[in-house]
Amino acid sequence: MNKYAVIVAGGSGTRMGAPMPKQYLPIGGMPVLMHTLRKFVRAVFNIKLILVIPANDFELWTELCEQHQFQIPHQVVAGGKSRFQSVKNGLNMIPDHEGLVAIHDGVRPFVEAEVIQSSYEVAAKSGSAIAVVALKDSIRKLQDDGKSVFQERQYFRLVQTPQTFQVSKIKKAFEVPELHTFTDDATVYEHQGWQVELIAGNLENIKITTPEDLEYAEFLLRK
Ligand SMILES: Nc1ccn([C@@H]2O[C@H](COP(=O)(O)OP(=O)(O)OP(=O)(O)O)[C@@H](O)[C@H]2O)c(=O)n1
Ligand SMILES: C[C@](O)(CO)[C@H](O)COP(=O)(O)O
Repeated sequence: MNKYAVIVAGGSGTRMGAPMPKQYLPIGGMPVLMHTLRKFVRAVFNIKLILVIPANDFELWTELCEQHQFQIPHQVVAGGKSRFQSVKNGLNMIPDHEGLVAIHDGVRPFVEAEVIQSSYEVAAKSGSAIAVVALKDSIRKLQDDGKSVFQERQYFRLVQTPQTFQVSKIKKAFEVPELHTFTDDATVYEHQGWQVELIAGNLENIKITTPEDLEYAEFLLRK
């Protein structure tokens, strides 16, 4: 069964506020995105990688690949205005309706090989596999009246990527018009009335979003 990964890096990284989108910033001397692609190619034999980046960045990416002698084979496709559109563009590059596809944020370079592998195994059986982690802190819900209420944290999970699916099902799910409630691929999938399957993610699989995350990423890499 073919295994694909759509690595989405079509964003502009506004919250990072760096001179270039965060996916190209170096950690340990190499762009974040290259660490992420390397994780997938090392975790899964014969994986087919589809990289989604902004259309204007094709030249930059080619230059970075030359500069870092990055030779992992991958197909590059232009992103869209939203993450939903970028994922959809990536999925459109998959030539068949067979197989499995992991959708992963390019800015999550610390995903563990075991998480990637288990996501394909579970999605093969259940149709989907969504990486999540439990909360360590207490949690409260803010109300419109300005008050807050206690929530039982055992009922909550933080959602990460990879989010892995049977290709036929996720392609069908992405045929719908985009809704503001689609915060990730799991929400698009369950909009079809299908139940998502959760798997254990890894705590270090952070989404590099703000400058402090870059410092933490350097620390994780040195560890
Ligand atoms: N139009 C978009 C927007 C986001 N993404 C990707 O989705 C992932 C998660 O998004 P986020 O962390 O929000 O990235 P940005 O949109 O770049 O960041 P910001 O919201 O700070 O601008 C990132 O890998 C990002 O590149 C994408 O492929 N296409
Ligand atoms: C897909 C995601 O990383 C799961 O946690 C998250 O929903 C992306 O959110 P963002 O607002 O696009 O950063």
